[in-house]
Amino acid sequence: MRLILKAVSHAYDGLHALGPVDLTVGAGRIVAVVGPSGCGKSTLLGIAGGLIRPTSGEVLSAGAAPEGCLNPLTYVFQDFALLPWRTVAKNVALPLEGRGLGAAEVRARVADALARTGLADFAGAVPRQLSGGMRQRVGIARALAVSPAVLLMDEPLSALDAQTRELLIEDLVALHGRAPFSALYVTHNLIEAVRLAHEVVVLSRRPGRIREVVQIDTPLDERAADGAGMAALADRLWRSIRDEAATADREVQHG
Ligand SMILES: Nc1ncnc2c1ncn2[C@@H]1O[C@H](COP(=O)(O)OP(=O)(O)OP(=O)(O)O)[C@@H](O)[C@H]1O
Repeated sequence: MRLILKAVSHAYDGLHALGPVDLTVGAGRIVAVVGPSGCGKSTLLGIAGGLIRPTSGEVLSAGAAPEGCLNPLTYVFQDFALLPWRTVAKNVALPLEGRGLGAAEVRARVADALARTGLADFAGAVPRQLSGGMRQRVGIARALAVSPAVLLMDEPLSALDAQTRELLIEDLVALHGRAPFSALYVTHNLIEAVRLAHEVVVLSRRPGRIREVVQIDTPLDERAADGAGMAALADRLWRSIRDEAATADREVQHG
């Protein structure tokens, strides 16, 4: 399934926050959205997922969702959003509840999501027993359990330290290698964007409009070995948004 944003714009009480933006997330593609603080990245993600109704423009989907898809557009949150009293397996099962699925199907979906994210041995643990990286793996497993068409990822690694972030990047690359997923991936971290995205969309400062789209053809699993190439690409992206970021920063500080 493709997710298509057509000329979406958004204003909050007269504050023009975003757009117009045209953007497509193709099947199996990871599209990163980067840009200065306050340029409308989270607004864009909220519009993509139907949480925010755009002031103008529309969100469309084309093509069939994956087999067994229960929720085509599924969020992965920055703060993991786990229920602390539930085990890992029960957190992953949460979005499967109330859908009329049989117990065997719930078990199978949970087992599959845990296996894909390397969590099978932690099914009975509760979140406080896990590191931050493991908790976000649970967040990702919970999203995968519904067989989404497109993952909507809002700074999913930003609460993690640099080492853990690197491990999770490698996890996501491996996950994508085994079974390609589609994602719209909002991040401040340009290294994360160039390691994970097939396409990086650079937004201008508010109101966020597309300034540049950078296609990255290097296969995801070859990027870790090309540290210098990836750093150069991240640097190029940073130069593209630097002046906008500086201006946006002054605007954020001075209201
Ligand atoms: N609910 C809201 N009501 C009013 N203004 C809002 C609301 N949500 C966001 N804004 C404003 O809209 C603009 C875009 O916000 P948004 O959170 O989408 O940007 P962002 O690029 O995700 O920001 P950041 O990089 O800081 O996470 C900002 O100026 C923000 O203050």
